[in-house]
Amino acid sequence: MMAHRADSSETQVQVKVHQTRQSLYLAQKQWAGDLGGDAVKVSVTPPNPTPEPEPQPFHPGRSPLLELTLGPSLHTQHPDSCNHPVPRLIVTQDCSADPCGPIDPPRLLETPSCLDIPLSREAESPCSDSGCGGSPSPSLFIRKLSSSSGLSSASSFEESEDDFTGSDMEHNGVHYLLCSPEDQGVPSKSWKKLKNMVHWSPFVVSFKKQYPWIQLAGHAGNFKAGEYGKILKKYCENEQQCLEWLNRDILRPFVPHYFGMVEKEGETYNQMEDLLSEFDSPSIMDCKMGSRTYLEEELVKAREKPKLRKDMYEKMIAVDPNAPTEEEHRQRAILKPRYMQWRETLSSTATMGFRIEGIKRADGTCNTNFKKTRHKDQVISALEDFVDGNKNILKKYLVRLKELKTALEKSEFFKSHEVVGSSLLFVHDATEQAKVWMIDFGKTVRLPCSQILDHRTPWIEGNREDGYLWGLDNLIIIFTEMVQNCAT
Ligand SMILES: Nc1ncnc2c1ncn2[C@@H]1O[C@H](COP(=O)(O)OP(=O)(O)OP(=O)(O)O)[C@@H](O)[C@H]1O
Ligand SMILES: O=P(O)(O)O[C@@H]1[C@H](O)[C@H](O)[C@@H](OP(=O)(O)O)[C@H](OP(=O)(O)O)[C@H]1O
Repeated sequence: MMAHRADSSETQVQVKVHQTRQSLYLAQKQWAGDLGGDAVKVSVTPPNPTPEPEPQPFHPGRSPLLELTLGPSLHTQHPDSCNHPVPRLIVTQDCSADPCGPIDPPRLLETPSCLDIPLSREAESPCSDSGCGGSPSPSLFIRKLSSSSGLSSASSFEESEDDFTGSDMEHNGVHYLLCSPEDQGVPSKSWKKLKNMVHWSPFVVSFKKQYPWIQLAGHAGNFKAGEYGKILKKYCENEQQCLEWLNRDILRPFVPHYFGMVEKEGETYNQMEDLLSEFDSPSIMDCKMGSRTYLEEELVKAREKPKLRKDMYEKMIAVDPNAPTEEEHRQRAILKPRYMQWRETLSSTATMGFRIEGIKRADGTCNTNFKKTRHKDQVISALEDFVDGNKNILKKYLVRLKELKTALEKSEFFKSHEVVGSSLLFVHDATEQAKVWMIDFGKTVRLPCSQILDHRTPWIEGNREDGYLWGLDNLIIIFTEMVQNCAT
């Protein structure tokens, strides 16, 4: 199944977690930072040789390469650009009708000039680069929990600069199986910390129900355990405002309950409901919603102060060494919007308005290797694997998605916000309980008073449309088809 395939250029990490009392205790010890033991069992198996299906070939006749110029300032020298001119923003987009991909025509930027439309700026600043949900602080690089950077599952509370500087690349293509010491016949006294690979959740022993918490995607180091049934996410004012409003909106049943700000160890957090707490050994999927994953204001910033990202260049060539332009190869760096747009067109974001970021199954296997999961059949294959062919679960997800759509279409919050980079979190378990919630509002931005979005209109810069409902429509179509075609 797709969810088990390892792309030759990306990492798949398979983690099997045995939730024993001992491991819970040790996890807590690790969280406390005092675990220095040396008994760990890691079985390394060869990478699965089956490659993920390639996206449909680019059709030169019908699908021109869209070349988008960010604006004149991009061609000037900039201190961050290592004295090289900053490249134009180039979007490689297959605009042809895709036989098994888009359900509607691709909805990307349509004209090269659209990036020159002037923008109105918002007072609120979202939590991206400069904020809590974005780029790492200068002193400690915190990377994403993405397949290209080596770690695919588990909460990650202890990241170091090593994570970012490439030491994790040694894990590429290798499956790691981490079992409890008991299972491996080694003393259960201590587990060695597998730095950069597996990070345990900070279980609190006094919890009535002990369960592992999984961070499937997103920025490593953003979460901590809260009180029972609650998690702490690094404070972001923008996200706080969204959660407060959403908790009063018709969307309340579809978002984590918000419990205000919390100070812990000198750091401020937003405390929210842990959506996993009511499930037993849940299967989890994170789907990033929308046809665009960067804010319009990020484009403005990229024009005003272009910043070349070496880390994004590295992530790009790890997936496709031929993706960068000659200029980008020379610079060994790219602009963030360029990287984000490349990610969108490589995955189903551009063609379907959502993409799978990660899947963790009840058996503990975890896959975040979906960067090239673009076509409808690839998505369906991943979803089938996620629900393990269970029709009841599919039906419950479908009902929930339809309810969400109805609520979104009525929501005052939704109308008045550009919702970018937000995910749907799918969670089910063996009892066939299955739910979906909206999470991650770090890049959800309030519109100027008079402006509203329909979330379906194709984006052109300036209209701020995010394609969220278009993506949800497509998800509903896919789940409907899957229910119809599911035998059991
Ligand atoms: N309320 C929640 N309950 C349970 N799990 C959650 C919750 N919020 C987030 N998660 C887990 O953490 C992961 C990352 O969440 P989120 O997208 O909010 O983080 P982020 O660091 O802001 O992500 P990004 O880098 O995409 O902005 C999710 O994929 C999910 O596994
Ligand atoms: O999934 P990948 O390929 O690892 O790429 C990351 C992903 O697109 C995130 O959504 C983005 O964070 P934001 O959504 O917060 O912008 C992050 O930017 P960052 O490195 O600037 O945080 C990217 O690196």
